[in-house]
Amino acid sequence: MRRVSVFGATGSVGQNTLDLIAREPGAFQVVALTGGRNVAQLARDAVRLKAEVAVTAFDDMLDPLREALAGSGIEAQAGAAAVAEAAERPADWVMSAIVGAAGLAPGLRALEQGATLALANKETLVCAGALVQATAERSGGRILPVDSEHSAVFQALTGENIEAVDRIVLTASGGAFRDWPLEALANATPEQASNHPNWDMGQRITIDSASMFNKALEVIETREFFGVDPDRIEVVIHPESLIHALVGFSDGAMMAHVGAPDMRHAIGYALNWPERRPLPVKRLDLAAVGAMTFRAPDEVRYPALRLAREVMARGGLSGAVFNAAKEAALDGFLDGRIGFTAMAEVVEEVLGRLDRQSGLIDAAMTLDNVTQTDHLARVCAREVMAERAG
Ligand SMILES: NC(=O)C1=CN([C@@H]2O[C@H](COP(=O)(O)OP(=O)(O)OC[C@H]3O[C@@H](n4cnc5c(N)ncnc54)[C@H](OP(=O)(O)O)[C@@H]3O)[C@@H](O)[C@H]2O)C=CC1
Ligand SMILES: CC(=O)[C@@H](O)[C@H](O)COP(=O)(O)O
Ligand SMILES: [Mn+2]
Repeated sequence: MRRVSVFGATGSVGQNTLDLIAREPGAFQVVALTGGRNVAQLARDAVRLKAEVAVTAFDDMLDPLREALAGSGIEAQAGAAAVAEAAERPADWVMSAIVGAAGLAPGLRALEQGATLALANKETLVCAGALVQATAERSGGRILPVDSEHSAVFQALTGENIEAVDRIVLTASGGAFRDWPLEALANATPEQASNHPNWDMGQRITIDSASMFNKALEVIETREFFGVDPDRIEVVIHPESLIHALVGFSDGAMMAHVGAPDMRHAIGYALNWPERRPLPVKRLDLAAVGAMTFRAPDEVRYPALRLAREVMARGGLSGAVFNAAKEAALDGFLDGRIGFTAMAEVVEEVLGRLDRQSGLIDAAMTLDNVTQTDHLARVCAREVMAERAG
């Protein structure tokens, strides 16, 4: 039986992962499941899948988790340190589906123990790509992409030589406001932004999709995962979200991954890799689909894409600043401190301010330095938002 753990088990990717695991009774021994505030769901899944331990990231949720697990014999733990320690429990395959930079430390611990890390948490590579890759190399751990675009690229590259890659094209739906007039964006609400045209995902990534910060993170994730030059990574708007990415080769050929917008494609591929096994996903009827369309992204509408290119050019710890500033700006948008278009303005301001702080961005990429940089970027973002509010 393969030993598996799921970090972020109560979320959108986590629940899709458990769905696939539960369909194969006897194939998996569930080691650790982690969640945040939804301890009722966490406990239900821990009991039905017979997990060894259930961990909530929040100390104040320990008692409710213990109560929900009473009599089950399943260990209950709480706190960020307990989440990271759960990643040290021997497991063959670990799903990284916590949202945000909080996913970095447990992912590193899982790699350190030599596990296969199925990586949905794109923030891990954006904040600390070189550190994560070095950890995997040192420990013999393996990283498999779960983000749909990166799974698509990985699949298109199977059996190919990376030297023959001319370009990688990531598709973007364009998000909730793709067809809105530009001048309406400033007054867009969190509720309107939380409405993805094609994918059913957690609220934060859904809003990032509307602002194109999701694709900006994914461009950096592509660079860190596949090691290609930034100028070989392109983004194209593809409103139907049926092609997830394309790889162009030196002979002009392009390989595309096509499938329904269902994360169980990418999760299942990582779960079954290197084999392919049947998955409970819809088969596309291309005649019914009829047409797939594409258009160039407008960098005025989506400044996040320009910022991602600046971050890749700057290097060092600027990815950690970018992500943390984005997370703080998103918090500000969600609780009404700033408007939708102000998120990119705040992130740009934070990048500029922290770049001028001597040595910060160029410090060695250790977990401590990334964590400290992340903290400073959030503090700076809150200052910028307070200044804007007057
Ligand atoms: N959803 C999708 O289809 C896709 C998601 N991704 C990436 O996967 C990751 C997860 O996304 P998604 O599933 O949508 O997110 P969700 O918001 O649906 O789920 C997030 C998970 O993380 C937990 N969590 C929240 N805060 C913390 C914290 N501080 N420490 C530890 N755990 C925490 C949540 O717990 P609780 O809910 O119990 O509070 C939940 O289990 C993100 O990095 C996202 O970018 C990538 C591609 C597609
Ligand atoms: C499913 C997935 O991988 C998401 O990252 C998705 O791609 C988001 O859609 P956008 O293309 O709108 O960012
Ligand atoms: Mn994606």
